[in-house]
Amino acid sequence: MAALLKQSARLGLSGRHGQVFCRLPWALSFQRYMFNANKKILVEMDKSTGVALMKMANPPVNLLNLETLTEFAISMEKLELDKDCKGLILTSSLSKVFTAGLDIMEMCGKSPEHVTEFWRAVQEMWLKLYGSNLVTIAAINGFSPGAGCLMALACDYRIMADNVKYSIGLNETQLGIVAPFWLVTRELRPSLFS
Ligand SMILES: CCCCCCCCC/C=C/C(=O)SCCNC(=O)CCNC(=O)[C@H](O)C(C)(C)COP(=O)(O)OP(=O)(O)OC[C@H]1O[C@@H](n2cnc3c(N)ncnc32)[C@H](O)[C@@H]1OP(=O)(O)O
Repeated sequence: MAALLKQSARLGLSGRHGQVFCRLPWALSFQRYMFNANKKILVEMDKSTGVALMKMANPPVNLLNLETLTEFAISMEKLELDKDCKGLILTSSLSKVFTAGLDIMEMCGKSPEHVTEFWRAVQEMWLKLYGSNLVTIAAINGFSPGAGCLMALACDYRIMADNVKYSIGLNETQLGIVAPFWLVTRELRPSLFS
């Protein structure tokens, strides 16, 4: 675990986010491989350490829209299937924002079907992180409101950049967004699930 934390700090500072993409079977023969689907989620897996670095890369503020959430879920599935992958560091490729949380426009003026699909993707994101077999670390290198905080909470460990300007918290109630029932019951009433 100490090694993972050191790795997290080192990777968070060095900020490698090259745009070299390759398919898994071919890449698996190398010590280090990278993949992403649509460049919103960059993944760099270091087979020598077993640690994957996942960077959200959706400027300007890493909004979590349906596309990004879907890509996130696919990336998590790929890592879970990699037997060499033991740990995951989740961070941002941006300089001052981890993620601004859910894209409010995904909930505004959309059809009930779209909103349902969107919230299903939010739930999937949480399940993938919270239920992951990997050791998960959120390296929070910037602002992290709403679902950014949720992502961090779903990880096993959290490290936040030491900068008084950055904030993290569940501010969505100020926007009139209520935390979904599946999240509240599991996070706040764990006895129901034990
Ligand atoms: C127990 C567990 C229970 C857990 C219960 C958890 C339930 C989960 C429910 C989660 C709900 C949410 O996440 S709700 C979302 C919560 N997030 C927020 O409130 C984010 C508010 N945003 C910010 O504070 C700022 O944007 C911040 C991140 C600090 C970055 O500031 P900057 O000055 O760098 O950038 P800005 O100019 O503000 O933003 C750039 C552009 O992005 C837009 N933008 C910013 N945030 C946006 C957003 N969320 N949705 C849509 N658009 C957004 C802005 O309008 C700008 O658009 P243009 O003007 O067009 O360029």
